[in-house]
Amino acid sequence: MEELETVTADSPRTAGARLSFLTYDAFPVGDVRRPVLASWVRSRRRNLPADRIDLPYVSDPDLDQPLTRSADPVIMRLHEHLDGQPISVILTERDGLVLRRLTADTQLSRHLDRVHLAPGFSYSEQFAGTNGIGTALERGGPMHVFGHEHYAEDLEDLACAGVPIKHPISGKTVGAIDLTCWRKDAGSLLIALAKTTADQIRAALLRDCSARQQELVEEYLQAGRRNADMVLAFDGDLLVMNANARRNLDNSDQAAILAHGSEMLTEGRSALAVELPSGSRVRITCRPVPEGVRTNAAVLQVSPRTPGLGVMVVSTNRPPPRPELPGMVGRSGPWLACCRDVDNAYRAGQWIVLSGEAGTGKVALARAAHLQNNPAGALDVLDAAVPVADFAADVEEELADDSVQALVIRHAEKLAAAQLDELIGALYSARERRRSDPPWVALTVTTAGTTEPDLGELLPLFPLTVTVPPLRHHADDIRELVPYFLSQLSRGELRCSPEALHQVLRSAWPGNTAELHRVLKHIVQHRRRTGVIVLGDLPADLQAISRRNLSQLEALERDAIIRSLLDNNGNRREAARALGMSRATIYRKIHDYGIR
Ligand SMILES: Nc1ncnc2c1ncn2[C@@H]1O[C@H](COP(=O)(O)OP(=O)(O)OP(=O)(O)O)[C@@H](O)[C@H]1O
Repeated sequence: MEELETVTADSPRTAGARLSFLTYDAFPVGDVRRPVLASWVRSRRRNLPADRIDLPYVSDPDLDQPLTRSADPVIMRLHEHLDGQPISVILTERDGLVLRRLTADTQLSRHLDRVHLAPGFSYSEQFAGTNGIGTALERGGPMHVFGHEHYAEDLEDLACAGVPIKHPISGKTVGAIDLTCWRKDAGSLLIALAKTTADQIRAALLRDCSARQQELVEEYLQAGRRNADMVLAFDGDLLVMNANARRNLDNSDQAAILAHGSEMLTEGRSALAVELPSGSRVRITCRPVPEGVRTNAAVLQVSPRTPGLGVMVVSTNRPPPRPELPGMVGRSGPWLACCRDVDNAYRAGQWIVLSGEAGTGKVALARAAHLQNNPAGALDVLDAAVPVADFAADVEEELADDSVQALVIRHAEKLAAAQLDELIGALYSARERRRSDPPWVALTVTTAGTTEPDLGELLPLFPLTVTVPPLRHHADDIRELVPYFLSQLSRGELRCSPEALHQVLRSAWPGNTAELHRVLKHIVQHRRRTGVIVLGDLPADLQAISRRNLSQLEALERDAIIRSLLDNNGNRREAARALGMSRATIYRKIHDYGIR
């Protein structure tokens, strides 16, 4: 972890290393801390300017939300205790958008205004480059960035210590706390203070959340007692439903009802008649909890409107859905099986290989299993695709840190044979040394088509390989992923029309969940921020896919084409030749099957 790094933060050599890095000159890797270097690489890949700061701005950040309600008293108290010292206390959303800034010192305050470290601006790493807020959020753990470690020159007089705030129940990151001061005044206590503040905000969130959820459950129980309807209660983290609802609503009907419920909350509607995906017609009444304030919690009562139907869908006694891993959306069989395997491996302390096509969620799964089982422990991710001087040494260093409880080695397929040998040595010695408190290690391997990389001697250390299914093999989960991503990207102000969703479901998504996320992000950024996504909002190639449903044989053929394209680096001519198809046929099928 960064606190134990052998390289000192912003040592005199850092400025030289930064300059060499920006001018593509060589410099001793030891002159800059590893997480900072990794962040510089990411900032450069994003083509960020290093000589100035250029950030997006929203004029009315949402200040009436659970995070601010719980965090405000904590940061106010800290601000008072700081008693006029030149330290700024900053609260951001999970995407780095600054919500609050408390600064007693006028000079520091003016400087922060100049570099736009102020409410409404986003200090996400993707816009601001390496900095305490964005880089902590990007890494999912505490991070201090001092002076010349910042990517943008404008920030070199500052020191910031950022800590992501994880929701105490869902484990999801809901924001970040950051302490910023002049570089010359900074010390190691800054990060310690930021961590304590994040802990206090977490505790406040838990208190507020328990009180709110208790009220929600009481309202739900009362509604259930009053009548025999189907009753559901939900907020951002909790979903409960009575036996009647569980028996009669299948997964897609439940998802549709929840989507309508959220919309009714946003629009302030109390009743709605709708047709569900199963074809049943129902009336939904929505009661916000607590009433009269902006809330994301409600109790829904659902009564059937289909004539003659006492209940809507007759279903067998299905087992209740298994608990999901935190933040992992999807309830289809292949996806849940995969979540279960990773979770079981984590519990058993078994090191695993997560293998699958790009963007299927391998790292996300490892993170979720860690969060589920060891939310307080640190997890780090080392990416073998990012060039470093000595990857095995980085792994060894990471595992030498007893606070690292889990390590994900991403893109293991990128390691050359010699690097693999060194990595094996590093892993064996870490396992030996930390016998009493062994860390959990997961390797992710991004496969292209049918080609599995040869991990050779590594495999004895990783007895279990879990294959993460491509999105097209659990396409049903798209129904949940789309609203989930949209709520993250548009703060719940945008939803997808049934026609557009149908078309999204029909695409083959060769870039998997990551691609789905990218496409939705593009729509949110470029087209609409509120309202409903209609067919015309989708990228042209998505709109062009034929709208009929595929037979099983066609689905198999689509899969074979995708695998062949992946095996042949996207070369259509080679892919067609491998499949014994003419080029004209493969072109037509790529278009028909929505392979992009
Ligand atoms: N079931 C899911 N629920 C929510 N988010 C998901 C899910 N699956 C994937 N994601 C999201 O999709 C994106 C891609 O996931 P991730 O980076 O874990 O993929 P990966 O398989 O490790 O990718 P690569 O092979 O390129 O390294 C992430 O933003 C992740 O959070």
